[in-house]
Amino acid sequence: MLDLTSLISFFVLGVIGWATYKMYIWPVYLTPLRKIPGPPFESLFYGNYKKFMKEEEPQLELTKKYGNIVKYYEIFNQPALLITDTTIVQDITLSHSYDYIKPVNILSDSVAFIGNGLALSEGNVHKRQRKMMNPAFTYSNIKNMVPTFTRIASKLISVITEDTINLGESKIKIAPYLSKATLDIIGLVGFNYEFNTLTSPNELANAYNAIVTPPTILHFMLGRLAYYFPMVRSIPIEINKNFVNACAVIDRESKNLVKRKLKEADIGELKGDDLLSVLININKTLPIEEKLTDEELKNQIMTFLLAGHETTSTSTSWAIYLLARHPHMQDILREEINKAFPDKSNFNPTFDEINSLEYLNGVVKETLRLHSPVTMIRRTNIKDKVYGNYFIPKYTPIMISTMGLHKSTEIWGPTAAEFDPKRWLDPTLTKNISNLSFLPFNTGARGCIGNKLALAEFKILLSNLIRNFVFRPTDEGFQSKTRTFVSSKPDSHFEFKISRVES
Ligand code: HEM
Repeated sequence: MLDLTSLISFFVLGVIGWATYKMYIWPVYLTPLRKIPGPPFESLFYGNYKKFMKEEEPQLELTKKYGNIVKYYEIFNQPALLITDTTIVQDITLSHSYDYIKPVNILSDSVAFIGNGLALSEGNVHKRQRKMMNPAFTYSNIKNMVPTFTRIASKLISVITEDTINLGESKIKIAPYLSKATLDIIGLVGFNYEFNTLTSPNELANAYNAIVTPPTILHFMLGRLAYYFPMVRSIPIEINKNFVNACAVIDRESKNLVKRKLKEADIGELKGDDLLSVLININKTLPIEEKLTDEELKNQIMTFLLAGHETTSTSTSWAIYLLARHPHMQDILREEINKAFPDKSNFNPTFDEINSLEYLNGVVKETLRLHSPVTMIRRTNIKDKVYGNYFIPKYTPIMISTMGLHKSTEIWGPTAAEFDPKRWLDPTLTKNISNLSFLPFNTGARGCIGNKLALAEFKILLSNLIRNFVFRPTDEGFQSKTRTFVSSKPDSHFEFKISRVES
């Protein structure tokens, strides 16, 4: 009979053997992906992940060095693919999008608070949710939201004026203001909820912010471990306490919102045209097997918040940054806006009016090209695949590099790295561009359902800011560091010189 010490020794040896095989022998010597070019792993625990988290534009660097299909190593040294080959992008996004799923082990923290909402559901559940939610995002619904965008944009202008111009301040950190404005907007158009964060603190907004603060490696490791071992979240450390508290607040508040709306619907008083009200009204008309459950409705609230808030504020911050660095282009944009809306005090564009501004459209697209808030699209193939000469076994982590595609000189020419809104007005330059090479919103069945909403909101916030203020760099050489991990954000402490447009 084996004694306890021998049993423990066998167990420990077994675990070490298993870990050596999974984290070293298989990824380096056995995986079929070993034939694909790419960087060597840097650590058995975090593979090449540190590179993605710490360096600027690592995707672009890897793509330039190794080509359109790159093998790199994920956390725990798992081999993975970085893709900028448009034929493969087509397979993932358009031709066989349901052969791929989102890697929930990687997105584990999001799963904890948005659950099985539209962004994270898969297969038939996703198809059902998407089909019933599409009508909430039609042009006619988005058009109705434009006055809300304009109202919050005007409030933003007043708050900035009070905090800076009226106090004689000549500098502003714009990102926190935009983050509040877009949270207020998504609260109103998403579920008719007044966050009012531009003017006061709010518990749900604080909880949301606690969860989305820029993650560190420790946040990621904990998130990953918690997916496999949920008890990890019970370890009494600050990160866990904040996360658990924030999830509880979000869960409680989202449930209350749905309950209130369902009650209004029951007594026939649900008349709002916010997304949640529209969904509840559509839901009422559906056969039982197609209906969203109350839990699914609740999950959509957090999905809208998570997917639709920071993305839009980040884009607008980047646009201000780019325009501050290119004063001449800022002036051209202001001229276009002034011409269309000569009366600054009556800035009330309609959806069609704002979309008719060509230079604004170029600025918005160019910002999304150079600084896409979603820098990568993550998937796992649930079927074996063959990409060119390479066999890709199922369950390989795959990352479409939005940044790699958006800055490729093969697609965008020698000026790929430059900010040039006019390129969008030049058919000789745009003829090479397709929805597979420009995909800030992804495309196909899993493309952004809120893209029309986001573009209208982005344009109204930006044009209102440019109509009212001039932004310039605080010093001429100023350049923001671009962190392109998961989402790309300008440094939040980033300052601009600000002055008022007088007429
Ligand atoms: C500039 C702003 C935005 C950008 C750049 C953006 C980008 C994206 C991208 C790239 C995806 C696909 C992610 C993937 O395939 O893994 C996505 C999905 C999604 N977005 Fe957006 N988004 C923006 C704004 C919004 C807004 C305002 C909303 C809603 C109110 C929204 C709701 C969603 C939802 C629900 C999904 C999941 C769709 C599905 O899987 O069927 N987004 N977004």
